[in-house]
Amino acid sequence: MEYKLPIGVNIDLETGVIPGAKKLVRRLSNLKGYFQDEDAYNELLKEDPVVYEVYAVEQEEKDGDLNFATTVLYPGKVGKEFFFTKGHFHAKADRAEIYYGIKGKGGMLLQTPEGKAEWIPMGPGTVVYVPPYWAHRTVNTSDEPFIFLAIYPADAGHDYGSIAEKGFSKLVIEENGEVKVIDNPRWKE
Ligand SMILES: O=P(O)(O)OC[C@H]1O[C@H](O)[C@H](O)[C@@H](O)[C@@H]1O
Ligand SMILES: [Fe+2]
Repeated sequence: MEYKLPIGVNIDLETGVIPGAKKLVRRLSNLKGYFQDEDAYNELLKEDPVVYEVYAVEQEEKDGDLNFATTVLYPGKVGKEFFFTKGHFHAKADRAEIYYGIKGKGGMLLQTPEGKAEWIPMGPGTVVYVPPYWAHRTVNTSDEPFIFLAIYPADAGHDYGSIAEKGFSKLVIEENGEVKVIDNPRWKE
């Protein structure tokens, strides 16, 4: 039997960087169709800001193994809507996940396949358990980078399809200087 070697790395708690990890950058142009306010989207697209970066340490997609990744979700809004990650179901839908807040403030939107949504505020030290079958998206509700760690089964995979098409049934917006979680007017079951 060939054994894999253990890994020990230090996450930079200020920047979210995991040394040696694979880096993924998502700009606004990678999130076409995701935000409600298309005019605001097109306006901001001229700058095409980085919305988030992911530093992932991933294994082969085999059952029993684990991946981990940090995400640096930058502050910003498209219209009233705060910057967020795309959000996904797992390709193997029954795979769960754990998130751990490192720096900054935000939260997680979770949703069942039927569209029942939950909002969990997150800050440094918050642990979120994402149960099997729930889609999940993180949102930065502050004006600083929101940094967190995620640990997930190596065979979970990402299923972006239905969220890319229909979004979440709730939106996280700023109104009168307050963070509000409202019904998505465009949501159809
Ligand atoms: O894949 P997204 O929905 O864009 O979210 C961005 C990333 O967030 C976390 O780091 C998860 O562990 C990753 O699996 C995910 O890829
Ligand atoms: Fe996930």
